[in-house]
Amino acid sequence: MALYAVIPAAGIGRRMGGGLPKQYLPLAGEPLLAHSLRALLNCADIRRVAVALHPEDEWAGSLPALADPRVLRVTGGAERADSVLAGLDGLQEFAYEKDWVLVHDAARPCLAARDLQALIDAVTAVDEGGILAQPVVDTLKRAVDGRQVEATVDRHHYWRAQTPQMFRLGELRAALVDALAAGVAVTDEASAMEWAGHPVQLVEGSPANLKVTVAADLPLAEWYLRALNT
Ligand SMILES: Nc1ccn([C@@H]2O[C@H](COP(=O)(O)OP(=O)(O)OP(=O)(O)O)[C@@H](O)[C@H]2O)c(=O)n1
Ligand SMILES: C[C@](O)(CO)[C@H](O)COP(=O)(O)O
Repeated sequence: MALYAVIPAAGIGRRMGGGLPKQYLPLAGEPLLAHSLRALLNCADIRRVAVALHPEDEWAGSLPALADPRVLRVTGGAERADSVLAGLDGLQEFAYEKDWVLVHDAARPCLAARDLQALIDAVTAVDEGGILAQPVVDTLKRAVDGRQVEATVDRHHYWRAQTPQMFRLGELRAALVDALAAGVAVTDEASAMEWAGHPVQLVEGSPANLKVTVAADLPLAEWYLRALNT
């Protein structure tokens, strides 16, 4: 089984604030991206990892993990989906359309090897793409105006998508291109694949695999990282 990976790491971290893009913020002694990248490079099944960097990124040179021979640097785009597409385009020099590719956010540094393997095993066992996700455990409210509850929805039908998200490379690229051209809001790879009519498996992941988005996420991510590495 040929497996490749893409790490979208070209964001600017608006919601985090501060001058340094969040993928380079220190976490347990290393930049956040180093942890996310290492989680993939530690998986021997992954042949190459395309890392999509901001065109004005000035920090990649100081990240030893990016010097790994399996890492391919590409220039990311305006939106996350554009950066993922840039990664897929970069991999086309090495991979075939039928090969598997998984996409993992640089902003998710606490990916456990067992969760990554669980996704790979679930997808390859039935030849159907899938994503790591967490069932919603809080009561869910819908609010159109962001002020007053409009309704309570049944949380048993809702999951919070994580990454990695794993699909056949050619099918994912086509779905992303077509969904973006149709003006679909593509916030993860699965949304494009669903729109294109492909089944998407849910593989239960861990709460530790959080997306570092705002400053309050950093100490929690650091705690999870230390727990992961003990
Ligand atoms: N044009 C973009 C936007 C985001 N990302 C990446 O997609 C992942 C998830 O996106 P998010 O958490 O939204 O990161 P940012 O876009 O940096 O955050 P913000 O929306 O707060 O600016 C991150 O690893 C980010 O670097 C990317 O590669 N290219
Ligand atoms: C891909 C993702 O992490 C799945 O939950 C999420 O959609 C990324 O959203 P963002 O707004 O680009 O951080």
